[in-house]
Amino acid sequence: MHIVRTVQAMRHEHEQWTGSVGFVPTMGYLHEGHLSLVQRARAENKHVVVSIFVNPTQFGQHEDLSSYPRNIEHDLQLLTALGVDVVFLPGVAEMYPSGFTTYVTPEGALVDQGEGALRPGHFRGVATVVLKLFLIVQPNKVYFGQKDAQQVAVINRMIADLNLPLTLQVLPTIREADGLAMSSRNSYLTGAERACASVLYRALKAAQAAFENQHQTHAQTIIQAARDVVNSEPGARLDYIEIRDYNTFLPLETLSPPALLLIAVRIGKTRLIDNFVLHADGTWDTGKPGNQAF
Ligand SMILES: Nc1ncnc2c1ncn2[C@@H]1O[C@H](COP(=O)(O)OP(=O)(O)OP(=O)(O)O)[C@@H](O)[C@H]1O
Ligand SMILES: CC(C)(CO)[C@@H](O)C(=O)[O-]
Ligand code: BAL
Repeated sequence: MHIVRTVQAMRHEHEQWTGSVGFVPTMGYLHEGHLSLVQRARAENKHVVVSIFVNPTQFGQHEDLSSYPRNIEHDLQLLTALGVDVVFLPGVAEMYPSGFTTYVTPEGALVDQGEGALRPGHFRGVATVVLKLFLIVQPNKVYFGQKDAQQVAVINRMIADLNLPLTLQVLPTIREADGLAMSSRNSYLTGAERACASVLYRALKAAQAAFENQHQTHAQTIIQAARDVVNSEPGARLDYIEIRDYNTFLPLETLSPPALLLIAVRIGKTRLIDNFVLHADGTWDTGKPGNQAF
């Protein structure tokens, strides 16, 4: 496995290759969610690149850029074991050299709501770094997790809008034994907070049950079922629970597929997000268990 730190060296790797290139962008501190993306990329491509870069431009001024968890040595061990060809590990100055001026700014309903509303500028930072990474790595297929549903929608749109010559694969959310979506930020949780953190999954389950078992379609009634679960956890503070159209991201008054149930909750100082997908054919994507079944 080659560890590459410059754009020029990454381009040089690419020049040696024939056959498809699969690419998994990450911010490191890898867990089974990331590894599921890498495994799929490995199965589907001749060459696999994983990037590890904690991108400063997607963090707000008062967010957790400086405390974001990092463990490069462990990440590299995991990626070696999975047969990754290249880890792209740039420094901040390599990605944003002095004088950097040009950003990709998604606009409209896709970014005005949800994470975009609560984290102003976040998707500008994500779109900018992701486009740069795509241009540096030149992949044929890119792999993202459904856990970050709005990110997936923004990148899907950017690929279409800018005619990027690559295919996006979105893979299910990998979950802990109690349903908590795996996330690097779970490492911030204290023992008591971790016990409470399954509340996101439990709330989504309650919303799904209101739709499936009680045949509720009124979005606010379904949302209330989820809200009740969050309100019953004294340690959890709700940022939002929303029901949105899967493609446009516009809020739905009546739940009908294809749709997303989206949730964001604060537990202590940690902010966690999660979602379920209701596909056009009426099936749900509620994620998958990691090594421990739940
Ligand atoms: N539980 C998960 N299942 C599947 N994919 C995931 C999961 N968690 C993250 N990913 C995906 O891995 C890629 C890299 O994400 P990132 O490095 O930000 O990890 P993260 O665990 O989501 O971190 P954070 O705590 O910042 O949300 C993204 O495409 C993301 O959607
Ligand atoms: C896509 C990404 C690597 C861009 O920094 C990040 O937002 C993430 O890890 O989901
Ligand atoms: N996984 C999304 C990256 C972020 O929260 O900044």
